[in-house]
Amino acid sequence: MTTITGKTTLMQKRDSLIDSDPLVIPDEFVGYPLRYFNLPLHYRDDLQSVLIPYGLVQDRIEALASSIFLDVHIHIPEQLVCLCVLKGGYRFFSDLVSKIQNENRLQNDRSLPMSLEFIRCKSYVNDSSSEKLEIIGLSDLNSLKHKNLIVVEDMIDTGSTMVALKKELEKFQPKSVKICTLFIKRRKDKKCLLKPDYVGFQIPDHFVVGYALDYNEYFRDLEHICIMEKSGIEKYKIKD
Ligand SMILES: O=P(O)(O)OC[C@H]1O[C@H](OP(=O)(O)OP(=O)(O)O)[C@H](O)[C@@H]1O
Ligand code: HPA
Repeated sequence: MTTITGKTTLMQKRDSLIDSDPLVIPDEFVGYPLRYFNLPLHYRDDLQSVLIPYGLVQDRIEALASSIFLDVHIHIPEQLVCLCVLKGGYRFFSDLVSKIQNENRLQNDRSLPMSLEFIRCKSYVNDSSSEKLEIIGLSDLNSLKHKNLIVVEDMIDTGSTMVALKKELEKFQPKSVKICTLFIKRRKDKKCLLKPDYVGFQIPDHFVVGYALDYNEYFRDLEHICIMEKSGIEKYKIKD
């Protein structure tokens, strides 16, 4: 990439160095011991380790924001609709949008106008997907017609939420749909059902919590991405 004068600017050089492939956390990595972190007392006994510290999550989101900014600015000159998938996606969405806003402030020669939409998807009970996916807020999305859409999700695990949501969103006839997820899980039992466009981290097959990811509505108020202790899974289990 060069300027009119033929020189590569530092900004352009930085853009070309960012890897848009996920940061892969290997299966052998079992996380950092809890004693190195300042964790809320109310969850300490329920967690096994810190898989991804908050700071690393933030740095990776910054890189994702740059990739999105660069791609979308080149391929899609008009407004981008960013759709937040609640509840788990709320922190990622908020941080990602504010980092794209930073790009808008920092770059002199380009910018990316955005509008923000919200939807709620719920299917998990305990640590498994129930067959019943609830989608709330679809009726407010008529404005998607002919728009470029980016769906912002915290986690793609089996992939069934995103496959079902994408099918519903396509009924609104958007011009394009891209999927951005902070985490994709490398499941041992089956392959993921879809390939997202932007991924922060590819993680091993553990149920993780923190940074708005929950276990039966607990642990959203935890900063780091943590692996749960078996006793924690038992303690907050919904029994029928
Ligand atoms: O790929 P899948 O196996 O479908 O799992 C991913 C979905 O599970 C979580 O949602 P959840 O149902 O827990 O609702 P929440 O976002 O309110 O926590 C997560 O936020 C994704 O939407
Ligand atoms: O590992 C997970 N953690 C929290 N929520 C989830 N929803 C699917 N997988 C997960």
